[in-house]
Amino acid sequence: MIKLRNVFHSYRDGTRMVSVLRGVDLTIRQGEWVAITGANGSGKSTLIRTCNGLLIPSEGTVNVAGLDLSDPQNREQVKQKVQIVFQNPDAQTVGTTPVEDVAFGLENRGIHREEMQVRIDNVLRKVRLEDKLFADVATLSGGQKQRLAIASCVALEPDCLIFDEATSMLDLVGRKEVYAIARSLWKAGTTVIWVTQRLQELLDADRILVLESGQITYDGNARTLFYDSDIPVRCNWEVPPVIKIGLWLRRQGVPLHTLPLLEEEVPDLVCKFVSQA
Ligand SMILES: Nc1ncnc2c1ncn2[C@@H]1O[C@H](COP(=O)(O)OP(=O)(O)OP(=O)(O)O)[C@@H](O)[C@H]1O
Repeated sequence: MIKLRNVFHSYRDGTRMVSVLRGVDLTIRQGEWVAITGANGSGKSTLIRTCNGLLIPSEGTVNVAGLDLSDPQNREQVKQKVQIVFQNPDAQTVGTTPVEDVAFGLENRGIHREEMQVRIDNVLRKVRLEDKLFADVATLSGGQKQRLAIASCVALEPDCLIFDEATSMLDLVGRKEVYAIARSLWKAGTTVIWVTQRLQELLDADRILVLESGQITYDGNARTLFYDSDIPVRCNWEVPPVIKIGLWLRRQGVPLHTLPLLEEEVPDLVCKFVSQA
């Protein structure tokens, strides 16, 4: 549903241009869960902003659901189809109550009053804010505000939701809640692009992109990334504990395709290994 071809982008810094995206080719299919990671400044936010027309790249083409973003007439439609949940929940709320906040985007798109009411009820229930419908937004926790930001995006019924380090300002509980909501939206059919610097959040992604200095240097699954590529060492990653256990198991001869990615896989594997030793 999203196609980038030979995308370059540079920002002006005083008198010089700084090259941030350098020849990105990328296709994201409808229904995929794609995780994007990379160091600070590697170009993650710039890349995802090109995916919904918030930013038009200096060079190359971006096409979303058949709509070419170089045509200004397509941009509004694409912004509805591809919604972004940003890092800072405070910067995304516009209403004084959750109901008002969700209604804002719907009103802007001319949704009828009855339909609006149905969508508001549905999305606020989905993110478990049904008991905060008319609460003052300023009194919501960071996690609740981020869930509200998701609700406001989801109400617009996008085909694709992009989470741009959307859990980075939340505590562990808030992170888990937002992640769980994103997973359930994905399971219900929404394409999800999950941008993160938390390696733990890459482990159950079928597809991971690694961005280094504006180029995609890895596009594949978690097992190959962590166990069979030079990226973790080259990028100086502190890999999650489950990967450290897996790396130890591999040194003991356990084959690649059985190495663990999720913590719940570890006990069985270790038992099997110990019984064979
Ligand atoms: N509007 C802008 N004007 C000038 N330079 C910018 C602008 N936005 C981003 N940059 C620069 O572009 C580079 C890439 O920024 P970007 O935010 O895309 O990276 P990122 O990987 O998302 O970083 P982070 O993980 O820190 O959010 C950085 O060096 C940044 O300073």
